[in-house]
Amino acid sequence: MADAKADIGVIGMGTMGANLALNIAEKGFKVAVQNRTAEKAFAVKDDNPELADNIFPAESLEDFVKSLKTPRVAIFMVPAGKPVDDEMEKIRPLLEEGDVMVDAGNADFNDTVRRSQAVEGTGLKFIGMGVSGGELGARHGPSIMVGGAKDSYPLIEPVLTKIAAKYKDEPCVAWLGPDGAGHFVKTIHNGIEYADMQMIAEIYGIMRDGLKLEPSKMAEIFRDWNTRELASYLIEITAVNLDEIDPKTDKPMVEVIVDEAGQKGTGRWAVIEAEKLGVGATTLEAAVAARGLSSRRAERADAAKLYDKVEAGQPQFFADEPGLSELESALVTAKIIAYAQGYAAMAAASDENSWNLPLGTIAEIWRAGCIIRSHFLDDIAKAYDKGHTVVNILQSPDFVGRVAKGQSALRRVVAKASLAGIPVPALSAALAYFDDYRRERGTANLIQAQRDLFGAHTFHRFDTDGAVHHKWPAV
Ligand SMILES: NC(=O)C1=CN([C@@H]2O[C@H](COP(=O)(O)OP(=O)(O)OC[C@H]3O[C@@H](n4cnc5c(N)ncnc54)[C@H](OP(=O)(O)O)[C@@H]3O)[C@@H](O)[C@H]2O)C=CC1
Ligand SMILES: O=C(CO)[C@H](O)[C@H](O)COP(=O)(O)O
Repeated sequence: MADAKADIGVIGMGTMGANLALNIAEKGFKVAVQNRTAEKAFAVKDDNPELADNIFPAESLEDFVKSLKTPRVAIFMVPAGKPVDDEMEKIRPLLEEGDVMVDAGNADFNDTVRRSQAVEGTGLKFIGMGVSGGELGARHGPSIMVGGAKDSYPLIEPVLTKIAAKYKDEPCVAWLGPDGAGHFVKTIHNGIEYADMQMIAEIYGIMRDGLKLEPSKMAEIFRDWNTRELASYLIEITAVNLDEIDPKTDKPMVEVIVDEAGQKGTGRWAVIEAEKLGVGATTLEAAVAARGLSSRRAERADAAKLYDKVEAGQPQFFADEPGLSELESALVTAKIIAYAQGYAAMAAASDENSWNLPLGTIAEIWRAGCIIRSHFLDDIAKAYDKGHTVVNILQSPDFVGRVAKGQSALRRVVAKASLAGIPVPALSAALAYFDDYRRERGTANLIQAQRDLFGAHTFHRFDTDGAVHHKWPAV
């Protein structure tokens, strides 16, 4: 059918774009595909003959636009930043009133706000949409967080509903708010993903350096944990990672992998935005910082030599007790605290930007498809579903009991790891946040006194209204 038109188009045939296009084609939609290196677009069709009738590769952007039904929907799946601006710039003159540009890559939500504003009044529409689930998610069902032009959402909703992951038949996709709302939520998703991964890595560190367990034994433990409260994709893949044997050396794969974590920016964006909003997402921050420090491997090796005589305590501290259920309980508790921080950042951003983010719906669409998918997210969804305002997950009746019960395990694990010199930055950040959050009388009174002494910044008294300045002794 030479003159059939595509229902939707995808630009960028990398890992995510190609798989998203195949997912769309498989669900019965006709999809136009285009790529900077044009052969890749044609390869997507050639390599998937069973879906070839639904895939329309284009040599150029002009051909791509011509092959789309009107109003046209063009999805960008290219790296964040300049590539998105460049692609938008190139396609804009080819589009007409009512056509929609969709950035489905990861994006700094400030860029998404700017791009939304740039199309205002032009007749074109812009949607910023976070897609999570990696390669397999894109191919078989991702979680999709949509933001931007609400009036254009109905144009893509039928496709998104079909291609999204399903949680008990419910599609994991929703329009979450205007302009940058979708990309902000995806950014916080990734920040939580960083914290989740860091905490799992810290528990792995305790198992490896404290309990001296073999990776295959650790895999067994993670598989067991995956049957209870911690059941999640990240715990599941951790067991797979730990069980894998390197064909070249016959050693466990994790032992031949260099201990330097990569990062593409989304975790850092989450932390920056949380700080801007005055919401300390300390577990996310610890995770980003730990990735940064991991990449300074030579410097760490030098420091290890400098401090090799330092008494770090007794690693066997862990060895004389199984402690596994304590580790499990500590991880569950820290995880709840990390999610509470991510949710607090979303709540603050929602107020700040008047987005009215549906926090319960966000938990619902994270239950399947995305990297942080877990049963636990269903608990969060239920906490929001009860109609009452959730000030903070740590104050939700559904979680208070769990945190109160698990905090002593977290406390003991952090204390033991610290005494043994095993770093647990995210777990200890979770514990410190919890202790600070639940303390009625804090210590900021002293900070206020210091600020007033050196800068006449004023402070509030319990017994007087309004800000006052005290005449401190001269120092
Ligand atoms: N990989 C993942 O697990 C996930 C990635 N994402 C996000 O999806 C987006 C795409 O990621 P991914 O598919 O992994 O990336 P890839 O590196 O696999 O693919 C990138 C694609 O973008 C194209 N591209 C790169 N630079 C430019 C440019 N300057 N102008 C036009 N096209 C360009 C490439 O074309 P060419 O073939 O010519 O090089 C390629 O098709 C990113 O925003 C990423 O953060 C989101 C969720 C998960
Ligand atoms: O968005 C994702 C998952 O949700 C991508 O896989 C992203 O690349 C992960 O971040 P990083 O590369 O920084 O670990």
